[in-house]
Amino acid sequence: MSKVGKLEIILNERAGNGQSMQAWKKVQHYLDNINLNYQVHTTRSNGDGVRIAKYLANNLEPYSRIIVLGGDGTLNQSLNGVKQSNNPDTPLGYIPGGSGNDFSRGIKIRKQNPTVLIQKILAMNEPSIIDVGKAQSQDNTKYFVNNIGIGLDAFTVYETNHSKRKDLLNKMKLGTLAYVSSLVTVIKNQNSFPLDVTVNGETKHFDDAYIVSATNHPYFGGGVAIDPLATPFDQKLDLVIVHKISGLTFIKLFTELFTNGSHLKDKNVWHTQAATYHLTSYAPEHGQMDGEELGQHNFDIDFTVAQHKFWIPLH
Ligand SMILES: Nc1ncnc2c1ncn2[C@@H]1O[C@H](COP(=O)(O)OP(=O)(O)OP(=O)(O)O)[C@@H](O)[C@H]1O
Repeated sequence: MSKVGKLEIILNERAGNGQSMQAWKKVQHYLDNINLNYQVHTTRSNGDGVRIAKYLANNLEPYSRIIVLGGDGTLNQSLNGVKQSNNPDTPLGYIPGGSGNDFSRGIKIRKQNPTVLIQKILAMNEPSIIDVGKAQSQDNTKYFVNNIGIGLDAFTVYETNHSKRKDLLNKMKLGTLAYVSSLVTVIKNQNSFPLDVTVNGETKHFDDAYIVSATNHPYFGGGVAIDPLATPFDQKLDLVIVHKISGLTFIKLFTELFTNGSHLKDKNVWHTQAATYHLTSYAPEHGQMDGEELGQHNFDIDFTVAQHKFWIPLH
């Protein structure tokens, strides 16, 4: 085992409707067994992850490690907290316990038992380096581990977060179904919107964008592979734009999306991979970042791929 003095645990007890607590009980049992010092910092409300991670990164003792237990939203907030601190390169450990868990799916650790994960994390001598997205707009800079979406998927996140169905379906361990069920409601109401994308000095205009996903790995919405080609290890961010579609085209495309991923080849889908690009949307649309709502407005964002160190075993 590598030298680890203390673990600072950021815990969202509410993530995954209790899955995070179940994971923590297993991890805690192991830590108590090996007599390792730890302190739990529980998030109480939205934004706590940022505040706690920033404080911890500013005050971390040598040989201590920060470990996040929660869903994608808690990890997102913790990453942004560290980035806002005086030690923005502080590595983050992560044990997934959310309902969607798209980041852990994207880096292929989702199915690992929390006890096995913590053992592997403690055995790591060096953190893993994983791509993250950086989104700069006029008033702020935000980092994301999964994706930023504008349009249909973001409206779906909004609808899911504000619907009682999510709690019920999550309790039944049907997180993806919660997303899909909201999707049906959203499809009826989501309009197309104008969008400009600038990549490699060239601007492309879309009159009728419908789904826009700037993504670090394949998944959004709890396992939907919007971009099967994306990988968080290539120092690129992918961008998928789906034109407004309806009727049989819609059914065909969504069947491909949910089955074999061949939607990327469809003429209604535009896809690119680049280290940097710029997006401007010209209608008040819903936005989402790692499943957290970004509000409903026009977006004007510079995207860049960045990298962060994680206490996450990749092998
Ligand atoms: N004690 C708390 N009570 C209610 N909400 C909380 C609490 N602590 C954190 N939160 C908020 O809960 C939200 C969801 O957290 P998170 O994304 O980690 O879980 P999840 O939605 O179950 O997982 P996933 O994003 O992987 O689907 C975040 O916006 C976070 O700010």
